[in-house]
Amino acid sequence: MPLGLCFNPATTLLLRPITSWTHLTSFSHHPRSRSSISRATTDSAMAVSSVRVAAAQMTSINDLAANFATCSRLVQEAASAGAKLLCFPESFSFIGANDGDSVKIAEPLDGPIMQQYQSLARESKIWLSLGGFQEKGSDEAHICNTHVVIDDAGKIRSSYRKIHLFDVDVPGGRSYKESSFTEPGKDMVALDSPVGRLGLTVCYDLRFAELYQQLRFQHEAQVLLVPAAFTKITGQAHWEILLRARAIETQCYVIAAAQAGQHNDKRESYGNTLIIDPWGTVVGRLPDRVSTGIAIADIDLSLVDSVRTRMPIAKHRKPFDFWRPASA
Ligand SMILES: O=C(O)CNC(=O)[C@H](CS)NC(=O)CCC(=O)C(=O)O
Repeated sequence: MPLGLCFNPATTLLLRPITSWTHLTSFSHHPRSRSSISRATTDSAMAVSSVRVAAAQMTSINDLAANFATCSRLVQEAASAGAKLLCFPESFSFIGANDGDSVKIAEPLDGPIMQQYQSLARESKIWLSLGGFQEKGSDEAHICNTHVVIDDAGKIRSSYRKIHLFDVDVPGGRSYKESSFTEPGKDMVALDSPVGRLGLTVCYDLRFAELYQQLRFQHEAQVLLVPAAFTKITGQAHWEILLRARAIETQCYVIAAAQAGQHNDKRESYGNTLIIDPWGTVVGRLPDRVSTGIAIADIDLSLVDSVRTRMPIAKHRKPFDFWRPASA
């Protein structure tokens, strides 16, 4: 059977009454249509071995308490929908209105802000991916842009510091110089979770395919997380294409939670939170006009296995030392 036929998810859109702007998009795979695919699980042959995940879209502002209230509402929604992991966008807890605001509110990972989110995870018994937390840096003038993963008991399992910093003059838009207040990380991070082996990244990292290659081929990631606050202009041009490319070329699920809408007079984010399967199919989405909500999808790791078995790029790829440099 051609691969494409196996991966048409059924889609339903549910509107939830919890807030007027909360959309919940739910996609599920039909086990019937994949009957020819073997499963690398201990489940019985007929069981569906999928795990539900959620990705949040929100419009964070310069108010820690307001953003926390939004996050806790979304955690409850995701938990009642049966999600085992909820992914938040970059800068979920705070987006400043002025330069320097992020540095002022920055805290260490064992500070009170992160403890609040740990309590949320524990109370709702759900794993949280908190991309883009303003972690206090090594001096008073800098933060680290840190992606933290908390388990369902409220324990911090891993943290990844954004490696690629957004120092960019956006064509037709603003100039950004993230490195003026942020220290770059150097360490790649992957960890096991109930939804598979996660590879952690943040926002602008998305443009550097080699990081994702390493996460898949060296660190064995199955699910790549890309919390983001993409600009409206660059998001329209590049966001979905880059995300689907990362999913296809790594044969991983990609979960990309996005900031959306107007944060203050200077700043607007693109939105379009996406969950993408390892064949590159979009299985969860929140359109950019949705200010606050969650997208839901069921992750099926046997799909990761079957895509990789049928198209064995891990075997076919040539390590860099295979190549001879071009002669002049
Ligand atoms: O500063 C904060 O509050 C949070 N950090 C961000 O919003 C970061 C750095 S300014 N934004 C990006 O990386 C956008 C990338 C992007 O838009 C692209 O690659 O096109």
